[in-house]
This record gives sequence, C-alpha cells and structure tokens, in this order.
Amino acid sequence: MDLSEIQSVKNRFGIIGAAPALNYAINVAMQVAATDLTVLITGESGSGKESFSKIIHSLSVRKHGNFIAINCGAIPEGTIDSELFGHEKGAFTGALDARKGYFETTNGGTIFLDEIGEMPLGTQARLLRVLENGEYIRVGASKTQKTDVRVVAATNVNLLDAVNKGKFREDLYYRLNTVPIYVPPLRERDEDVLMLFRKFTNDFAERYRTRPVRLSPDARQTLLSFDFPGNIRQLKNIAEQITILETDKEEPIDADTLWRYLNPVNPSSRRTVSQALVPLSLGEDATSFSEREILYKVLFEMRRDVTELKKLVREVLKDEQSNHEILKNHQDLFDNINPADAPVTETSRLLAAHEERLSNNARNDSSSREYTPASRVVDLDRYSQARSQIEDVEHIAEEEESLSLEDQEKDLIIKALRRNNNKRKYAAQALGISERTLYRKIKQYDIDE
Ligand SMILES: Nc1ncnc2c1ncn2[C@@H]1O[C@H](COP(=O)(O)OP(=O)(O)OP(=O)(O)O)[C@@H](O)[C@H]1O
Repeated sequence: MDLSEIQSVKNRFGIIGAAPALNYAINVAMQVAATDLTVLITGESGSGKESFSKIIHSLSVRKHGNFIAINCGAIPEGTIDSELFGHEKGAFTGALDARKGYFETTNGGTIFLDEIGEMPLGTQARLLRVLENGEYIRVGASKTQKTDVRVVAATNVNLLDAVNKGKFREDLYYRLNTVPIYVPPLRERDEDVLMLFRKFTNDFAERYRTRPVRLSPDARQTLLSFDFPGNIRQLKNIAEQITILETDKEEPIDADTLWRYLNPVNPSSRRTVSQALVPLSLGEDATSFSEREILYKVLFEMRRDVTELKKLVREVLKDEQSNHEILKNHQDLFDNINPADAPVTETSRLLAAHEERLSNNARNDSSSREYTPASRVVDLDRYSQARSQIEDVEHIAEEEESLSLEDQEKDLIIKALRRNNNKRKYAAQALGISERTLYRKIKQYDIDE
C-alpha cells in the first residue's frame, strides 16, 4: 500500500481521515478502478460511500465518459425501469415521447447505483441482464439494445439478509459483489473523529464568517466515545450547529455543552463519559434510531431557532419601544440626531446581520432607507407585525407540542417538501436524512406531493 498515493487521492477527493480501515478501502478502490469490474460498496449510512464511486470512475479509463449517481430508493417503483432503461412512446399512460434511460445516456461511462437494496425485483432482473452481456430493452419496446456501462453499487443494508428474505436476487448479489469495498463506520475510526471535527468546524467557521470552536479535553473525550449512528454526516451536522449556535468562541466548548448537540433528545442523560458508550436505543435497530435521532434533532433545532428568534424580537421590541417613548417626549431633540451618531445595539446589529443573510432584497432596500424619526415609527409598525408573526410561530410551536411524534415527523416532512417545491432531494437535505429515507417516510405517512 503506497501511503503517499493514498494521501494524494484523499486530497483530490476531500477525504479526511487516517484510519487503517479507511486507507485499506481507498487502496482497494484505486486498484480496482483500472479494471472494468463491478464494485459493491458497503457501509452504514453517512459513512462516505459516495466518494468511493467517484474515485473508481475518475481513476478508470472511463474518466472522460459520463458519471451518473442514482439513488434507487428515491425513484418510485413505477418509474425506475423507464428511468434506467428508457421507454418507447405510448409505453404507459403519460409516455408522450420515447425517452432514453441512464444506461443509454451513460454509454462508455459509469453508473453509481446507490441504495441498491431498494431496487425492485423486476428492475433487478433487467440490471442482471445488462451486467451479464450489456443488453437491455426499453420499456414498451421489443428490440434489444446494447450498452457499455460500468456499474458501481452501494448499500447500507446487509444484502445477504435481503437475499434470505427474498427481496434481493442471489445471482445479482454475487454478480455485483465481484469486488467488495467496506467503508468503516465512524465509531471504528476513533483517530479520525477529532480530525474530521476540526476540518468541519474550520470550514463552517469560514462559511459563516466566524471563529472556529475549540473543545475542552473533556469534550474531546466525549466526542471520541460517542457512537455516531449517523456517521460522518451526523458529525458534520453537529459541527455546523455548534459553529452557528455557540457564539462565545473565547472559551472552549465543555463536555456538557457538546453533549446537548450529540444527544438533543435527552441532553441531561450525560453523567459519565463511559455512559456515552451504552447503546441509546435498545430494542430499536440502528437505522431507525439514526433516522429518528436526526428528525428529533431537526425538531430541536427548529425549537431553538424559534426561541432565539423570539428572544431577539423581544429585545428589539423593548429597545424600539423605549426609543419610541423618548421620541414622543423629546421630538425636537430626536429630530437633531445625526444617523452616524446613533447607538448600535447588539440586538439591532444581530437583527441586521440576520436580515442580510435572509434576503438580498433587504440588503438592496437598506441603502434607500433613511434613519429619521419617521422611519423609526414605520419600523415600529414592522416590529408590531413581527410580534404578531412571533405569536403565530408560538401558536404553531404549541400546536406542534401537542402532536404525537409521528404527526410531528409527518408535519416536518410536509413543510420541508413545500419549502423545497416538492423536490425530494432538497427536502431530504434540509431534513438531514437520505432521499431514500424521505421516500420511505412519504410512503409511510401517505403524503401527497
Ligand atoms: N472522509 C470524509 N472526509 C470528509 N467528509 C466526508 C468523509 N466521508 C464522508 N464525508 C461527508 O459526509 C457526508 C455523508 O457522506 P456520503 O453521502 O458519501 O455517505 P453515504 O455513505 O453515501 O451515505 P448514504 O448511505 O446515506 O447515502 C457527505 O457530506 C460527505 O461529504
């Protein structure tokens, strides 16, 4: 194993970590890239499987061909055949034109089939055929076509279990598994946790124009002992939350504060570091725990946002109302205030920063706004509106509290979908869950899109 070559691949693909199991997996990917073999990447959700498919494509002779990543769990069962293999005009209701599938458009390149365990059995039969001899048939066609595509597949479920349950074809499993690559979970890469945390907090500090957080020795131990059911994706989310919410960057983050981010559902449960090693969800499988924990975290974050926002607006209202009193009693004096001399309170500074982030339009408008007593009265109207909006938010938050966890989950998903124009990919990103999980939840809760 040439460690310097492995390091250069890590640099090129932004892979952080030095755990031997990670180096081994990268080495296998580098070796297999040059061949045209089918590769199956296994590893828990969020462990970083996608980069491996890119390494394999980029270091192969197909590097100038197309690379396409498809999440099999995110495509509805009724359309996956047509997406992958294309269809003829009139093949089904709504097929107004013939359409090429990904196996046709990626001819000469690589297809990454993520969440392969979610592929319906009928599609598995078509995939096996294309893997065996490059042949496929468009939906609704009778003519066989040929393509030359390399397949890299990934799964975060045990495919042999799926084979035993009759959900996955055994012949396809062995065909895909020609070369397996195992991406280790974060808890098996102790030495990488601190390195990744530092990298993520530095990157987010740069993005949000703040200083990177530091961890106390106890907090570092807590991070090292945590299980990370959501793996690197979870660590990255936590690093982002801490960077934004822990505004006091003078002191290092202590273990209790860090624990609130690691376990927002039950923040008071941390007593000793060793307790962090105890499974948190006996009786629940790791996947459902990780999804639930992530959704809890979203809820927690929303609550915290609402609380922060309420605090902010109350402070601004207080400031503005007392200024309004002064304005009434000392109109003459106030008229003479030079805008440049006006005190800038911390809350108004925060609000301004918040406004700036929220809307470019606001930034454009602000240049035409003048700081006069009249405009401050108008501002009071704006803050009254803001107050009533906050009351609405409080009302919604109260309603949310009265909902069951399932209802809250459903509600969150509906809101995320609406906010993202029903684009599942972006809604899933906003919720911090995979597209496959989102798709399953949409079906589970029977959500209309
Ligand atoms: N070694 C790493 N260094 C830096 N970032 C990483 C590393 N591994 C993963 N990430 C980041 O973690 C996130 C999750 O990784 P990725 O999407 O590849 O996981 P996955 O195993 O494909 O998950 P899923 O099975 O849910 O699709 C991504 O934002 C990715 O950039």
